[in-house]
Amino acid sequence: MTDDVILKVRDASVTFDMERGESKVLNDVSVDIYRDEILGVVGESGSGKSMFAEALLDAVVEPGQLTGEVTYYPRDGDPIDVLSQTPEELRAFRWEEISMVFQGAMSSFNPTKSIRGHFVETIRAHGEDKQSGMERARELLSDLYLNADRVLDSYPHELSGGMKQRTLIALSLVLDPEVLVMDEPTAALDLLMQRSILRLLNEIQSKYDLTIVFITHDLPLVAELADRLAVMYAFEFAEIGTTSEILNGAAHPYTRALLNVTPNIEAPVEEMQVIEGSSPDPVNVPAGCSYHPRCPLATSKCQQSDPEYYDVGEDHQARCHHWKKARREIELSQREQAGRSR
Ligand SMILES: Nc1ncnc2c1ncn2[C@@H]1O[C@H](COP(=O)(O)OP(=O)(O)OP(=O)(O)O)[C@@H](O)[C@H]1O
Repeated sequence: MTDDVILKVRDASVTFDMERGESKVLNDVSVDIYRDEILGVVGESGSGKSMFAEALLDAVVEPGQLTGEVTYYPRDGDPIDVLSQTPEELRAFRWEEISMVFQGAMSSFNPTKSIRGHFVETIRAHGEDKQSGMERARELLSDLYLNADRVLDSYPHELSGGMKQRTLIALSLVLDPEVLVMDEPTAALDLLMQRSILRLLNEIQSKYDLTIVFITHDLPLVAELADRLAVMYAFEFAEIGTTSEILNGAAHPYTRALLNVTPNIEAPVEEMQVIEGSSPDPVNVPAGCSYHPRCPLATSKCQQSDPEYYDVGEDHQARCHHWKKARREIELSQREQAGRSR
C-alpha cells in the first residue's frame, strides 16, 4: 500500500483500576493508519473497539488511563504528539484535524436547538468565519443528499434517523478535518439506510480526501466500504490486512470464525457471540494467545506464548502461531465477494 501515514499508534493501552484488579481494555495496540484510506475496525462487543477509537483523539474518559504514543502527521507542518497536547490544543485538534462520531451520538443533539444552531455553535466555538462555515455546512448537507435549507431550519426531532445520522456526519466535517472516526455509526439504522450511508461515506471520502476509521461489530457491512480491516480480539488486533486479503485469505482462526458467522453479505446480520465460548474478561485475559480457549487449533504453544504478528501476505499480518493450518483446516463458507475496489 502506501507509506503515507497519517496516524501512527504505538503501544496504546487503556487501563481501569477495578476492585477485582487492573482491567486492561486496550492492550499495547500498534498500527499505522494511511492517509485517505478507509480502515474498518471489527470485533465482538466489549473487545475494545471504542477504546481504540477514543485513544486516537485522546478522548478516553476518566478513570480510564491511556498510555502509549499517538502521532498525527498533518498534510503540511510538523507531526503532532496527540497525547501531550494541552486541553486547549486538544479541543481544536478534535474537530479541525480528527473528528469523531461517537456511539449513540444521534441522541447528543440538543432538542431545543435548531440544526442551524448546532452548526453555528460549532463554527463559532472554533473561531471560524460564520458565513464560510455555513456555506460549507450547506455543501456537506447536499453532498449527503439532504435539502440543506430545510434541514438547517429543523429541530432534531423533526428529522428521521437516517437524516439525523447524515446531519451528524455533515456536522462532524464542518471544520474540514482530515480524519473521521466513526464508532458504530449505523447501528441504529435499518439495513437499507446503513447501505446508503456507506455509499455516501464513500463519495464524501473521495471528494474531501478523508481518512476514515469505521468501527463496527458488522464485518460484512464494513467490508463493503473499507480498504483495510483490523480485527480486534481481547483488546488487541488479532489480524490486519487489506479487505480482499482478509476476505479471501484470513489467517487468524478468530477472523475465519467471524467470517463464517456472517457468511454472506446478504444474510441477516447475526450476533457474533455465536462463536463458541465467550470473550475474555479484561481483568483475566488468558495467558499465551488470548483466543486459545476458544480456538479449535490451540496447542500447548498457544497456552504458553503470546504470538507476535506473523507476515501472512502482502500488507497482511496475523497473530497466530498456526496461521497456515488455520487457512488449511478452517474452511470458509461460501461468501459473495465483497470489498472495495479503488
Ligand atoms: N468506565 C469503565 N470502567 C471499566 N471498564 C470499562 C469502562 N468503560 C469500558 N470498559 C470496559 O472496556 C472494555 C472495552 O470496551 P469498549 O467499549 O471499547 O468495547 P467495544 O468493542 O467498543 O464494545 P461495543 O461494541 O459493545 O461498544 C469492555 O470490557 C468494557 O466493559
